[in-house]
Amino acid sequence: MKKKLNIGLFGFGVVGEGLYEVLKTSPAFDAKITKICVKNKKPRSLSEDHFCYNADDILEDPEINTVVELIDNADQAYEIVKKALQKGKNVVSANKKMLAENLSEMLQLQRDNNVSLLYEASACGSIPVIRNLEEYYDNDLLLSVTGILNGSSNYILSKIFDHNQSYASALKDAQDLGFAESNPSFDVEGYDSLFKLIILTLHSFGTVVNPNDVLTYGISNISDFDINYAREKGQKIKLVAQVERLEDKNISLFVLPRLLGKDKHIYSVEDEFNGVVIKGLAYDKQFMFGKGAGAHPTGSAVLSDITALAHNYSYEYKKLNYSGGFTYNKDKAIELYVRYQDKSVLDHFNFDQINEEYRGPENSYTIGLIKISELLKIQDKLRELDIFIAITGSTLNY
Ligand SMILES: NC(=O)C1=CN([C@@H]2O[C@H](COP(=O)(O)OP(=O)(O)OC[C@H]3O[C@@H](n4cnc5c(N)ncnc54)[C@H](OP(=O)(O)O)[C@@H]3O)[C@@H](O)[C@H]2O)C=CC1
Ligand SMILES: N[C@@H](CC=O)C(=O)O
Repeated sequence: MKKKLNIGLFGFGVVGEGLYEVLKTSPAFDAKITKICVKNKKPRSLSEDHFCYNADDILEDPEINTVVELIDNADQAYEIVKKALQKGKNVVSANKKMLAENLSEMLQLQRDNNVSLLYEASACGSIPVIRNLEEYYDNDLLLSVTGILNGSSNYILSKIFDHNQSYASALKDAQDLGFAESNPSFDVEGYDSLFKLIILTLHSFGTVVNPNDVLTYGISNISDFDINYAREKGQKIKLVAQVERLEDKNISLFVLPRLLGKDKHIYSVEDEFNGVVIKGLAYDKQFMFGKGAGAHPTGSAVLSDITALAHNYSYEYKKLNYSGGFTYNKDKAIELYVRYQDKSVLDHFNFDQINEEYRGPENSYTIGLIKISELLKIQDKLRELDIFIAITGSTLNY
């Protein structure tokens, strides 16, 4: 039976206001936003009497049975979501950082309080990837989930590759358009993709992986040399996140820039769009594509979760609960491009095998096979060094 929802909304920024506008175009939506909690008093598109500034005005209100959390602070979001669940309220959240860093506890809170936490908007904006992984790909056939999960970095790479725009001005545009996180280093250094990958991994393979344990490298060090290298090979560079099934119920994960050609579906994913390729036995490849950021696309995913709550939907976490989950393994060897100026940086890389080397007057590169575990040992160093790294794809199943 459909449940009557009385909603308390946290946040009225890009996504919160986007949700409000999307709701106006959904006359069939049968729920009420009773209160909106924000941080600061300032002029807004709605009158002041819609807003409150104390979280407890919503959390302690027994009439409010649903909390929609759309704020930009992960620590405060954690407190809000935790208390809402403990108070017996169902919750919708878009906060991938908060979710990825607290997944185990969020699962437990749902069980202990017999409530539901939905978060489709937290991964890939408008693309319904979580619910599909949970409901359709609920069997053993799944082999890998590979995607462009961050709209801002993809927007920047598109503007650099296709419009010769500078990195700095493309980043500024992504911020002005509301795609970027309040701290845009989350986008460009790969952390936003990482948090989304952690969430997708739970729904793909039933494994809760600690984000600190995953190889993550972003696009902030990309140079004209790297762009020209890709262009000369008829390739592009995209920031790609992947979880892949290995032998013996193991999985491997990474977030890395990737050199890829036209034969890959995600080659043509541009601007703030996201694209996810799901590879499996029996069906080979399937491709989901859509807007991964922005007010209305993200608001539409939040609306879908709210509607699902009205129909008493909750994630069953089928892979975790019924098939035991997979073990995270860091030993996969990948083929990596490393561009550098000072040859001594190569001393940090414990390559299993060198496949190609180029020495130029200013920039040089080495391509070779290296284990993810070796790169994890130098993860912090990778971000400090004057280098750019990208996976070539030759060792990947997609
Ligand atoms: N932007 C996007 O395209 C997407 C964003 N997300 C996620 O959605 C969430 C919101 O992002 P976005 O809308 O872009 O962020 P914004 O910065 O645009 O808005 C944040 C909102 O949160 C409010 N806020 C901050 N702290 C508190 C608090 N403690 N209590 C109540 N309200 C608070 C702010 O209040 P005030 O208005 O007073 O400053 C503001 O209204 C983030 O988790 C983000 O990662 C997910 C998918 C896409
Ligand atoms: N900053 C994020 C917003 C959506 O999750 C992105 O650019 O993808």
